[in-house]
Amino acid sequence: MAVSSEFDPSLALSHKFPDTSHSYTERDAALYALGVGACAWDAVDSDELKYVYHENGQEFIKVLPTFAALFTFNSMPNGFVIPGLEYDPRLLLHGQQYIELYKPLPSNCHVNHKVCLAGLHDKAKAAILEFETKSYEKESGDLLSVNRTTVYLRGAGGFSKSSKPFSYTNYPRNQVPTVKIPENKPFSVFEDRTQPSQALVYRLSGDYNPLHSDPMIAKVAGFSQPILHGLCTLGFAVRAIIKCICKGDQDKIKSISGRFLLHVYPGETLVTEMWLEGSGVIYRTLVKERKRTVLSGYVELRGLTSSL
Ligand SMILES: CCCCCCC[C@@H](O)CC(=O)SCCNC(=O)CCNC(=O)[C@H](O)C(C)(C)COP(=O)(O)OP(=O)(O)OC[C@H]1O[C@@H](n2cnc3c(N)ncnc32)[C@H](O)[C@@H]1OP(=O)(O)O
Repeated sequence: MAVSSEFDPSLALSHKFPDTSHSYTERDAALYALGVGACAWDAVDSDELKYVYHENGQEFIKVLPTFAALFTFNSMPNGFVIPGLEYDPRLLLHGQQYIELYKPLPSNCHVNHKVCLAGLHDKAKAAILEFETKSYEKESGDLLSVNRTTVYLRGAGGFSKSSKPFSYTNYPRNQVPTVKIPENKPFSVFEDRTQPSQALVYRLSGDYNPLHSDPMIAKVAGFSQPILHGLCTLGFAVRAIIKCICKGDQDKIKSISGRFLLHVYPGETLVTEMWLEGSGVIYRTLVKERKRTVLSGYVELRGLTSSL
């Protein structure tokens, strides 16, 4: 049954989200790492064992930087429910993600979050929501990460009479600029196969959207079968960058941006191509079987030159 959308932009943009907090443990970080494909193929001597196991007497496991993207979910325990925005949640797609990392993520942490709806845009055939989540380590008060999450609501546009976007004027737009893919050969290419069960494992990290698990919902949303979470694909891409460019040092990642260009089906092979650019890496991820680009973006690194 179709669900109609109804928007009151002023009401939505003036909504104040309550501050929230949550705790995570090593178990959450390890489950997340498995959800984005760590240790899938060469677990025994993999440099990724540190994400799931305390190896070599190391006291704590290491946490993948993309784990911070989950803080958007953790900061909104009621989901994307906002006064003034009624839409069909089955048609929601993740459009973009931008993550800034201020310090390595602890393996256990109590995190305080501040979240706001930072932007609302009318694209006629769709509405775009932009959320900003700032997350702080409770113990030290230190800022851990800033996430900017773009949600693409198909069929929910046309709520505005003006072409001017409804958004806060102080919101830094274009945090996720569409990257220009260089024409020369990539510096590095990494291929990784997702498992048919990938989305079912990934969802246990907190995104229980049935688009990724329920065949009927997937059909209503226009897909032949449940699709992979966008953030799972992003996790695979950033793991590729950590392996190929950062020599396995996840703490070199300073910021991550990505635009989801096309859906991925669990079980498909992801090929991530990387080009060095400025202080970071331009990347794009393709599905090998369909030869289609599904994600592209830029990852800013700490100390790129010294690592190569
Ligand atoms: C942690 C918090 C998580 C947040 C919630 C996420 C919950 C998850 O469970 C949901 C998911 O993971 S869904 C899976 C991942 N996402 C996808 O698979 C989407 C892939 N992308 C698409 O299908 C198309 O790009 C599509 C459909 C998105 C757009 O394609 P078109 O309709 O053809 O758009 P187009 O005509 O090219 O452009 C229209 C205007 O929209 C802008 N735009 C396009 N793609 C965008 C994208 N990916 N993100 C943001 N904006 C986007 C265009 O710029 C254009 O605007 P303008 O006219 O102003 O240029």
